[in-house]
Amino acid sequence: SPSPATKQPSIGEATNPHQLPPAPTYPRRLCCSRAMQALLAPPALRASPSRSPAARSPPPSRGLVALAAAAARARPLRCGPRDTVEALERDEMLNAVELGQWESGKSVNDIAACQGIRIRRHCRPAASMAEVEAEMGAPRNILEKIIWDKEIEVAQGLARNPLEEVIESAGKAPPTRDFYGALAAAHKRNGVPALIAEVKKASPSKGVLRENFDPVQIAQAYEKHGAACLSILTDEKYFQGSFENLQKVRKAGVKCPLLCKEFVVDKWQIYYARAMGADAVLLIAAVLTDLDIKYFLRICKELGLTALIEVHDEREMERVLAINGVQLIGINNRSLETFIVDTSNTKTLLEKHGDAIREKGILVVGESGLFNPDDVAYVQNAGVSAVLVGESLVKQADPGRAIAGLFGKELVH
Ligand SMILES: O=P(O)(O)OC[C@@H](O)[C@@H](O)c1c[nH]c2ccccc12
Repeated sequence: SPSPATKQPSIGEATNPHQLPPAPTYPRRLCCSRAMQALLAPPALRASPSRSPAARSPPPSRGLVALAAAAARARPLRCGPRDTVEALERDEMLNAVELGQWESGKSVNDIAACQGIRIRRHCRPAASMAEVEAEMGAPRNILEKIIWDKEIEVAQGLARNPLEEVIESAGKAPPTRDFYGALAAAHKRNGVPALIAEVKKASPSKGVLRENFDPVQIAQAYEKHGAACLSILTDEKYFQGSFENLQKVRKAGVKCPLLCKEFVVDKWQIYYARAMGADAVLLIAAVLTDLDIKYFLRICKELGLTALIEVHDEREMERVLAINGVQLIGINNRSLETFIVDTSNTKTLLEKHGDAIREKGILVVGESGLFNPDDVAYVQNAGVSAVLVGESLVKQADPGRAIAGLFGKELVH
């Protein structure tokens, strides 16, 4: 069979990625489709809540409007968990929902704001940052800045590697490895949270963490010393990572499943990650609307990728728990908006939502700011089954041996 095998039975049957919808049907890439382009008013207009209908961009055709209205009636915008996947089976429904939201006068940023998302999108991938800032003002925080750059970067990536080609190479990539299964098994085997060890050269909060940085050597050392999975940062501008690093680690024969640690704002990045050898991708709830998360989850499922959905606060946790098909939630102890690290964040969120999470069979990853066995024990007691650690490992002379120091014992495969 030409369809790529998947080792993730819990995600369901894999389908052939070639059957995926063609590019223009994607709702977020409003910028890509003609009909959607028409919906995109300049941000200045979209940002204004009290604009007159005439101030909006030209309306879509009557047929589309009727479709949108019908769809909006048929399915409320806030889909319940049960009907979400079903709704996502039909792409035209996604477009219709988005159109329905437009019909009620909402822009992409309005929709995000309704969900408590503070990060704005500029939706002007062809613009320069100076032009973006002239219209939207300066980014409000580092995460918003990263996302604004990412929107432009993705457009450049799309121009270099068109979506159809990337989908094709994702379809030809060797089968995914079971990221979720590897974490669950390692947790059981070692009696401590499974380790996702991060290949991280630098960060915007800490600067360069390691001067002599050899991603393959570090990845191999992590694997040798019992890491269950690896996380490879691919953002270049702020983390000095790259998709090339991901590909190199995969090609070097590392067996651990690999997480592509990227700021995903567009489905192109997900296909690209798979084409470069990823087994899992990160989706950040502080950046993505519910609809984005659902749609990206569906793409992940079709590619056999595991999605690690990252939350930082109560609201994000609630949003993510209302979405069907979530397997892995990461609780980030670091705010990507302020850089403040607080490990009690994991405890607080799990005290409130631990039962619901366990009921759904979701596995929780404690992320960031973990340095010693006490930190690991603290998040383990809070209820995590895995931890994601970068700085405290990469900063040490031998990042592989540092693992035993972090857990207070050797980990085994
Ligand atoms: O280096 P630390 O504090 O161990 O953190 C690792 C990881 O959690 C962190 O890099 C991270 C968590 N979520 C992210 C999202 C984007 C970039 C980076 C991250």
